[in-house]
Amino acid sequence: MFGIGTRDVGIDLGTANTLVYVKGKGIAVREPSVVALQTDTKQIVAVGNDAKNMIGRTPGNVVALRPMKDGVIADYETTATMMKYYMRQAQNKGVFARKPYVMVCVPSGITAVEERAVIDATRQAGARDAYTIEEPFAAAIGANLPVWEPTGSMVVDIGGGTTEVAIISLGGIVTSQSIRIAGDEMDDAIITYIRKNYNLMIGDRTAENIKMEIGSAGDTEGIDNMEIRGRDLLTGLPKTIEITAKEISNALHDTVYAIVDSVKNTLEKTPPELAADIMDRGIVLTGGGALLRNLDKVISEETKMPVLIAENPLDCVAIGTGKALDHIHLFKSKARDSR
Ligand SMILES: Nc1ncnc2c1ncn2[C@@H]1O[C@H](COP(=O)(O)OP(=O)(O)OP(=O)(O)O)[C@@H](O)[C@H]1O
Repeated sequence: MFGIGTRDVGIDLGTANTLVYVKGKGIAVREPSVVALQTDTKQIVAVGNDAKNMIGRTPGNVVALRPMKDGVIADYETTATMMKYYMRQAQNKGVFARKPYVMVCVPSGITAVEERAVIDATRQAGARDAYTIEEPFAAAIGANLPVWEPTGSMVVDIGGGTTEVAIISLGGIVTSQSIRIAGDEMDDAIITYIRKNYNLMIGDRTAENIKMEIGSAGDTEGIDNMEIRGRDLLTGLPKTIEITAKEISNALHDTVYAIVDSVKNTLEKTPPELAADIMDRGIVLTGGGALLRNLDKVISEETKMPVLIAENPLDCVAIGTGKALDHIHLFKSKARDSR
């Protein structure tokens, strides 16, 4: 209807990862949202995985940074450059014949100014035109929930910067909550715990590895201890310590319960008919944070509702953003209204 071909793209512009979904092809790019720049000239040194490997390891004249924070653009120019790079990468795979229409996901709690910045950065990155879709709505489409039907679906998308909780019915978000607490906050909690209890300074990458390897939202039975390396704050020298999964689970407690509270608060605001639908179908978890061990069990115990982890939780938002291109007229009118 609006000249949409098979080459339009959906972008999951995430705090931790950026994914580009090419219509008719699927996910063409899946890279960390990290850019390494020369500090003086601002010239790009590396993008994505290569840049992520540089975090905490750059010389003085290079900085590896994450241009997105808490789900929104923290560094406009770098975000636009990163998007351009990834859109070109998708292009190199032989997919665009003309400038694409681009659908980008945004957190549901975003301000109008923050949303404008995403649209402008996407246009600057080479989009013919840009539209936004709320992240939990995209996650629900990507998780194959019946979002267009008159039945309640509940999705909890736990990313790097934000956790988005939403109840969806008839193509709209009935009620939602977006908190700026998610995977990054878990990493920070691990860093703080190890610094306070062992006087050991560890980097973001190490904290994330600990979370993925031995992190758990609850029960830690059967999870091995882990040796970690950092810098002793007293001697200034490198040091190795061994930590238990129980310690990490304790360190993650507050973050996990902030997410649980957000799920409970949203459920409390859910109309009873929709709550009954969700009781039948279950709460669906998406985003990388959904992979934290036992998080599904803890949410289920606390809410007394069935909880399921979506298939490929890290891809749901990108897939949903791409699939939403089929309904671009709905987003187009919304974009026009907001101008
Ligand atoms: N196995 C795992 N266990 C725990 N956390 C994980 C695991 N795998 C990935 N994560 C976490 O998931 C987060 C990234 O998820 P995702 O890619 O969905 O976020 P994003 O879309 O970039 O962020 P946002 O939606 O907040 O903008 C990171 O914090 C990462 O550490």
